[in-house]
Amino acid sequence: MVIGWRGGVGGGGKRRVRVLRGKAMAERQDGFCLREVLAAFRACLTAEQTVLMDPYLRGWNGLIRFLNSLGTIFSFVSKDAVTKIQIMEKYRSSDQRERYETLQSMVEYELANGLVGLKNQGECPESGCRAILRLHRALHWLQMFLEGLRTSQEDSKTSVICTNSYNASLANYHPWVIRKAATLAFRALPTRNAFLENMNLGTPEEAVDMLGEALPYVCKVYEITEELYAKHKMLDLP
Ligand SMILES: CCCCCCCC/C=C\CCCCCCCC(=O)N[C@@H](COP(=O)(O)O)[C@H](O)/C=C/CCCCCCCCCCCCC
Repeated sequence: MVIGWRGGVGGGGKRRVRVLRGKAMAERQDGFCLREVLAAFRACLTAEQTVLMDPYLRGWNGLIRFLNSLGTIFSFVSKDAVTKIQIMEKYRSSDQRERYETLQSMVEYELANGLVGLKNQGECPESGCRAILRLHRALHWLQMFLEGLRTSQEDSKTSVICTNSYNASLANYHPWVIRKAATLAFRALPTRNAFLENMNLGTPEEAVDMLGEALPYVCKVYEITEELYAKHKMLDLP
């Protein structure tokens, strides 16, 4: 799954990028480390090939912390993802928490009780299946983006890697206005090496090695979820 990133996002925004880079670096004092995020996705996987909800949400919360450190330009993205995460956290602290222990138990429970809103979002606006599907699609983008970063040349542009992975995944589900806002925001991303250093995994080379080890777990979580949703014909939930 190697994506191209030799395109080119228009110039400009250099000053903004420098500011963002400084800000992101400074904010790594917060103890963020991508290792913990990747470990959370690894911890999702059980021997029975189910996906545990709590580490899945922990992984997402870690990603949101990272995204927030890139600046307010990404607030509209993180707000939307946080809304979905909070729907799931609410279920995990409710009386029905056991039903939401794994993605599989959630799908079984919500389908059996008509809680999905298969035809109309308005029927079940807080459906767990729907919230997870949105995050699942974003995980596809993340997988491609991190793989793109990992396999790119030192002088590659993060914004281009990000745009290409977005266009090949999430963008297919977004209206024009969101696609436009997202691709404008990507222009503010720091350079590849600054981005890799910001993951707090050591040097860019060490970060690349770590990504190589850990990405298969993210991919596995993605594959199991994709199969589960395909089996129940839920990949296009409104
Ligand atoms: C340290 C690791 C390196 C990578 C760090 C990346 C951190 C990424 C964190 C979050 C990723 C984005 C999550 C986006 C979830 C979007 C869910 C979605 O598709 N929502 C749309 C549909 O929802 P409903 O209306 O059906 O409820 C919603 O319409 C869209 C909202 C706006 C967000 C769309 C922009 C997506 C851009 C994704 C790329 C993020 C760029 C990060 C740059 C590193």
